[in-house]
Amino acid sequence: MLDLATLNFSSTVSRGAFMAVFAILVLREHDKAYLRHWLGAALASLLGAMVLTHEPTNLTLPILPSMQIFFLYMLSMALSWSGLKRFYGLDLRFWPIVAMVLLTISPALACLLVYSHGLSSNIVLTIYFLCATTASGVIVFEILMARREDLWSQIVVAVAFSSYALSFLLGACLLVFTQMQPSMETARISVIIDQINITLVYVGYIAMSGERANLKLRRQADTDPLTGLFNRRGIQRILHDSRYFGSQDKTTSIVIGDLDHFKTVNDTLGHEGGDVVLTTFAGCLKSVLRRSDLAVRWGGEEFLMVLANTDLDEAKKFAERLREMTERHDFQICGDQISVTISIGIAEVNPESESINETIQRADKALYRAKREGRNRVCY
Ligand SMILES: Nc1nc2c(ncn2[C@@H]2O[C@H](COP(=O)(O)OP(=O)(O)OP(=O)(O)O)[C@@H](O)[C@H]2O)c(=O)[nH]1
Repeated sequence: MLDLATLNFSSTVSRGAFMAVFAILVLREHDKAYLRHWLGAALASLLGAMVLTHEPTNLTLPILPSMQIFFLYMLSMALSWSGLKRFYGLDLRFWPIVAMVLLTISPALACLLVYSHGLSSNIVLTIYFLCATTASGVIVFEILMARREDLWSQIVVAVAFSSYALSFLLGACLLVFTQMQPSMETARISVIIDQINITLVYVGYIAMSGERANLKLRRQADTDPLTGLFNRRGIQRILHDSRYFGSQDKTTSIVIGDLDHFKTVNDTLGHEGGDVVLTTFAGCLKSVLRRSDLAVRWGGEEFLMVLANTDLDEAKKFAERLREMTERHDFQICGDQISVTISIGIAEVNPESESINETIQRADKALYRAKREGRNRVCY
């Protein structure tokens, strides 16, 4: 069995290792403010552990180290919280900050009052446990509220802080309701629980940062940089995900639109003017589609739309609206106004008898018929 001094020492060493990792991350990725907060959290908890390790192994520490340890551990939680806020892009508002500062300094102030009045150290410990329960609970709440961030690694951090909250609450209840006195055995158990939780928290933070960077890269690879719509790779990934069609009650329709005589637009306005037409058209497209629909830049001036829960008749109405909207829209390029028309082909997805790529080919054929028949029309 490891003694308390050895456990405290290993806890200090692992905190030092995490602090070094965060310091490297901050140096490499200095635009990420949340990493600085988490570095601060790791540093505060390292200093707290160093103070604890430096003191002789004793269940009742003198007033100064006790105040330092309570303050540094609470500061570490406060910085964890502010780092998470920054990670999720949330504002750090005045009153929540004031509340967190009060929570951070309360155990150290309570320590000063209790020791100077010669009261039991259990009162301070209970106050610390309650403040730490609240801070851990707030952190779990922040993670649960940020569910739109689809990151698996944040679950690890939420589990670790839930475990912290429960352990602190249990500690406070035991002190208040059973008058239990801290012993070497309970101190050893709390250091072990803390060691497990702190490792999960910091590994979780590092993984969250990496997981988000990977998701961002994947999103970039799936997106057309000019228009912000999906590119071919992105849409193929979604359409080949069986969950996409499985989640729909009705049929899906494919609409492909190609801007007419775009070469002339480029020849008249230059390539940059052509780009403005493409981005303006993409903006119009986004405004007419529903959240469940998908829009893709299929080729140079060719756009593909996947209309969820839409049969052929509804797709025809949508395509006609899109054609009219494009024809009526005044595209503004460097003070000039130009008109553009679009030819459109439609096909309804028939998942029993053909693949999605075959449906796209049918829509493409319809589009070329629209071009052949004079452009600025809808064919199916
Ligand atoms: N500005 C700009 N032009 C592009 C881009 N991608 C492709 N194009 C241009 O789009 C034009 C497409 O020309 P064509 O395929 O001949 O078709 P079109 O002139 O639109 O004629 P129809 O489709 O038959 O009506 C070419 O001049 C390409 O250079 C782009 O990202 N930006």
